[in-house]
Amino acid sequence: MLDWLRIGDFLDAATLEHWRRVVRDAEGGAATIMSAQPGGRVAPQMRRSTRLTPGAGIEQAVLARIEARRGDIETWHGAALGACEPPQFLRYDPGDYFVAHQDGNTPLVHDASRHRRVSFVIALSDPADYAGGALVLHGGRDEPNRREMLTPSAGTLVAFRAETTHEVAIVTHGKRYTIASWLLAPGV
Ligand SMILES: O=C(O)CCC(=O)C(=O)O
Ligand SMILES: [Fe+2]
Repeated sequence: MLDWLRIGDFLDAATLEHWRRVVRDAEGGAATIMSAQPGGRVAPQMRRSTRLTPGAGIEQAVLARIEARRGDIETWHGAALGACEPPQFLRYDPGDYFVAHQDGNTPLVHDASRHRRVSFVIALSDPADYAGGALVLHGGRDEPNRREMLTPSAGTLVAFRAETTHEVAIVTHGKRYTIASWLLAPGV
């Protein structure tokens, strides 16, 4: 079953403006995929985007904001959740994408991703700021051809189960900024 949670008022206007300014000015490097190599591996055939390092202050602010909405996310998930991973701040420039993948909770993968239960993405850009770049959720085994193309407005959080196959369509124009993170199983 494919379902997701959309929290449209996740960020108020002032916070959104502040976070947008912070990511716009942040330095970064090529985003990696998880691998046996510490820190992951750059794999442009799977993922092209920039992971920004805007500083610990904004990481803490994101985590605090998540805590404030934890109840909503757990209600949708139908079960308690544990810790939140450090958020990743991402920029997609024209030509950037992330091919279809699962973030975790997939039985055959035994790395740290197995503890992830809920993935979430916070949109910092409005769909009008870029072209392409939809967050595409794929139907599961029961509806393999289903695709949901999400283009959330800035300040919206979208959450989905970590095992949901999803991708970021290629950005063809502008810049797409997001924050991605994961809520883990309780007790991890
Ligand atoms: O930037 C996004 O919309 C999604 C990023 C993503 O799927 C990931 O980091 O695993
Ligand atoms: Fe993902």
